[in-house]
Amino acid sequence: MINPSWRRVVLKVGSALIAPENQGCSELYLRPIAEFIRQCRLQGLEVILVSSGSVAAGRHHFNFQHQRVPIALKRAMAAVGQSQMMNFWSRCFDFPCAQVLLTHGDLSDRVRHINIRNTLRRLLDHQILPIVNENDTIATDEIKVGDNDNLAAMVATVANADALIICSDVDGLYTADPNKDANASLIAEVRKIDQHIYGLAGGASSKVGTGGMRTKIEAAEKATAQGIDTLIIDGHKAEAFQCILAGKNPGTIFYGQARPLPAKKHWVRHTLRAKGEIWVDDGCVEALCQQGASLLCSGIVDIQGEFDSGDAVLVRCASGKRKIAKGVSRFSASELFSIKGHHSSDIASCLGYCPAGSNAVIHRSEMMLLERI
Ligand SMILES: Nc1ncnc2c1ncn2[C@@H]1O[C@H](COP(=O)(O)OP(=O)(O)O)[C@@H](O)[C@H]1O
Ligand SMILES: N[C@@H](CCC(=O)OP(=O)(O)O)C(=O)O
Repeated sequence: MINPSWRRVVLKVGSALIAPENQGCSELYLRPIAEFIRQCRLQGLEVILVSSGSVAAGRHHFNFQHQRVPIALKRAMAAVGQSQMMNFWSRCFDFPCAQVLLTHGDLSDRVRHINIRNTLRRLLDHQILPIVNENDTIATDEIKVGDNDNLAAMVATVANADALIICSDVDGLYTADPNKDANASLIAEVRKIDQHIYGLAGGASSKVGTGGMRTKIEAAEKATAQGIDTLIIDGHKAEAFQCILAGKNPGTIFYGQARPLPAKKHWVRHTLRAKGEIWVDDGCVEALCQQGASLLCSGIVDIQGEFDSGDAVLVRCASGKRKIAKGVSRFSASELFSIKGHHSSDIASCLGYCPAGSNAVIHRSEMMLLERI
């Protein structure tokens, strides 16, 4: 292994490897990937597979020629393709596989999030291979992750993995899309993911891929923030897997951060979606950014959107409109309209009741700063 300290690995396999001809599942690339999984397990690694391909595997059952598939048809394709894909994977192994279908709604609900973690641990404890995909048959825009690169990063985080390996149809991250620019060169190592790195990424070029390189960089950003090394490799090439087993890097490695975010803060920053915004004054911005304070109602000048207590929100500077932080609001939008600008000691008289716990609107432990001033 590239890093001998890896104990648990999430392997993400894209649709182009599952159904390369868009004509149902093919064993062509699945066999070498399955052999890699077997070798990893023999070396004592725990493996979780995140497999795309339900839509691509089911597509040929429907006589539909256009590139853009309506969502209702996609759900039907996923329903038939998912079971065929599971069948294919199961036939590749002499140990049991478990199907785990998730949506973003599951990962962003704290109780379901913990259930997912516990289930994955139980499966791994019993040497069963978890095979995860988005639950495409029921997913709506509101509850879906939308691409399996980000899903795999969330799975790696919830499972406390040491490494995320994304098997794509290119060797790794290039200086430009290698399918469009013949001069593009492979970047072997990335230590910091910034706007320059995002600027290199183009969209998907295959007929079945979702997201292209951008979603892979997003996934790497999520995973590395939790200390998880992230690797992009070409899953078509059996040599790429041999390289990893021999301790070499065949693609691009994004190194996990040495000081990972605490799990709750990581979940707030990288899994929860903001349902609304709280706009605050300059004094509040300084208290949050310079003094490490919790957000109190006295600094709030406006509220945008509808949200409940427990929902994630963005905190924005009312004067400059900059995003300052993301966190979990302990009050709903309508409660905040009644208490904004007031001192915390006025909350009970403004609302007519006393909220449980502290008076902080967003407690420091549930807030992530998005920029420093
Ligand atoms: N900077 C880049 N480096 C490598 N590939 C890139 C880059 N920008 C865009 N791409 C495209 O991203 C594609 C891989 O993403 P995608 O088609 O979504 O595949 P997958 O099924 O593996 O998720 C590549 O085939 C390539 O055309
Ligand atoms: N969940 C979808 C795959 C979504 C996706 O991200 O696909 P890909 O870019 O091929 O990894 C499916 O199984 O068809």
